[in-house]
Amino acid sequence: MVKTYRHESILGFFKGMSFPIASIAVVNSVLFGVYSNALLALTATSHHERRLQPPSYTHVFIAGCTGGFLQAYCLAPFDLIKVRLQNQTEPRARQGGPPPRYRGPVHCAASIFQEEGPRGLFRGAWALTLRDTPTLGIYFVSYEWLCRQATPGGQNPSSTTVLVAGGFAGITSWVTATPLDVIKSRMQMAGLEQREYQGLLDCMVSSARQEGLGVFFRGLTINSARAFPVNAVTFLSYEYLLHLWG
Ligand SMILES: CN(C)C(=N)NCCC[C@H](N)C(=O)O
Repeated sequence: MVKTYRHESILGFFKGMSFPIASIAVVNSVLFGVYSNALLALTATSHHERRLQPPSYTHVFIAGCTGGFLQAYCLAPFDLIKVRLQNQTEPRARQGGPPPRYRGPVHCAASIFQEEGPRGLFRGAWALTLRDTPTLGIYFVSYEWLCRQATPGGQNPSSTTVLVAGGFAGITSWVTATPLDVIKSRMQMAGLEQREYQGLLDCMVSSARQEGLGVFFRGLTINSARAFPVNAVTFLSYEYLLHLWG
């Protein structure tokens, strides 16, 4: 944090923010929409009936994995642009200095498209899919499990329960997702750094050889600290909207 602040001022912390904001509504709609509908198809019970007839954890896991798989493809281009902008560490255009590589998200998307082709926008998508498919299954199972532990049978979880369960579900999923998150980000940066990996496994092996196994947990603390409030609010909004419109 200190280094980022010194090098890039307070603006450094907001790098690559506009794209995640634009994408989050779409990505979360796909995730929660697919999850709810997959659960409906698997259990044939509506959201309201689910408190009396709770779905099995296997069904919750399958529905979560399906949502994770499909959301990964919507997320891939937005995530790539975020990673590229966040890794661009030159301070903002200094007088006389070289201009930054990417001038903003639109310029970043256009440059990737021109230099790396349309498939370039999906660089790392495979690693992202591998990261999100099982970890979103774990995400929804953790949430359901925590809600059920804290709620008497047949009742709806309180707002506090939803907030706490959502927060811990976010942390659990990020703990399991961090190793693949590290690999995904490295593969996304590879096109820019003119460094090619032979594939996911090659990236894993060469990262571990050069930096040790600790590399797979880089960013875990900050991911977890971020995950609690983000996912507490996400689940509270989800439950509230289902209650309102369901
Ligand atoms: C890759 N992983 C762990 C997840 N996508 N986990 C679910 C949390 C999603 C939420 N939008 C977030 O960014 O925390």
